[in-house]
Amino acid sequence: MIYTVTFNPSLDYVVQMERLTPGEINRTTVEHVYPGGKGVNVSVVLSNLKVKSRVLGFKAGFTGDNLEHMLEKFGCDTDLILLKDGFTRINVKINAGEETEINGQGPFIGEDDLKNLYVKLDLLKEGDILVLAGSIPGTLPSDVYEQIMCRLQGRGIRFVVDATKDLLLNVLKYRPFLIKPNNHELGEMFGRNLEDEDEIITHAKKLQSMGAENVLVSMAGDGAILAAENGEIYKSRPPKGKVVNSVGAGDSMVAGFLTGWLNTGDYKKAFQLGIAAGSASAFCSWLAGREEIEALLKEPA
Ligand SMILES: Nc1ncnc2c1ncn2[C@@H]1O[C@H](COP(=O)(O)OP(=O)(O)O)[C@@H](O)[C@H]1O
Ligand SMILES: O=P(O)(O)OC[C@H]1O[C@](O)(COP(=O)(O)O)[C@@H](O)[C@@H]1O
Repeated sequence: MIYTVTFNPSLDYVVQMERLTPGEINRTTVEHVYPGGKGVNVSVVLSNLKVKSRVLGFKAGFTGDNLEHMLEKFGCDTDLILLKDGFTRINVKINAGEETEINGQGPFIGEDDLKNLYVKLDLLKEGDILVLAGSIPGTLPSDVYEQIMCRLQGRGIRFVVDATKDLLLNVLKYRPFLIKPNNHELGEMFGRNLEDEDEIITHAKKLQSMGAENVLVSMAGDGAILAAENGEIYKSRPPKGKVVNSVGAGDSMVAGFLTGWLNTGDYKKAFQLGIAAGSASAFCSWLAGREEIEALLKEPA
């Protein structure tokens, strides 16, 4: 079973408008509300690809209820912990030629709430996959991913971590099965700009030597590079298409990779499905469905 953890899920309010002018009233031309948060997105795309997963994390207020209903409608199994106060955040995504995002802070998560999550995580079994994805709300210890992996290590659970900077560097010692930084995040981890493919490969391999089994570096419109656990390097440009909304492209890539790996055990196929899922989501108004992903899989990059 795959479990995704999203500490700070959201409702994503995605709007389109001709242009965004700060300081003025701006009117939308298209608007949608979707479930959001990195682990949540991974679960939605897994569900679209007919892979079962359970969404773990926290919810609060009317937006939390709404998030849960939407996830159920999208075929996701949810087990969200209800917080006493506040509301699940609403993240605003504005597509107006370029993409602008306003992400909220999210509700307060207390020590008891965190303990409740640990009770659920303690039930994971050998062979399960745990996806830890997204930012940690300021009210929680910043090493919470590390704490979770330390607690569950040695139990045959595979970890997937999509986080940035020290959050990611600090978990490498627990040998995550997969990490997915983008090329900018990879550079940030080493305090430099990575100029070309060779530099990206060198630094992806460094993360492997620090403990990561598979390092999938996404590069938005430039595709992705995978430094795989079998020693191979896989590279691909993305398929061609028109970008509509690239929010969740990285999460879709993680879901595609996991689906490909679970279905075939083959890293090349997993990588290809990851790229197809990432790009299919970038070319849709929201996260891509199975048909859109499979259509891109057939296209040469
Ligand atoms: N502009 C784009 N054109 C084509 N594919 C894209 C584009 N943006 C993202 N993708 C696809 O989605 C994947 C993940 O996107 P990226 O933006 O790098 O992730 P993140 O959202 O984590 O930063 C890319 O590797 C690519 O396959
Ligand atoms: O936890 P953060 O960093 O605030 O990000 C949350 C946002 O990221 C998303 O999960 C999308 O992530 P990506 O575009 O990086 O794949 C949104 O659905 C959500 O609003």
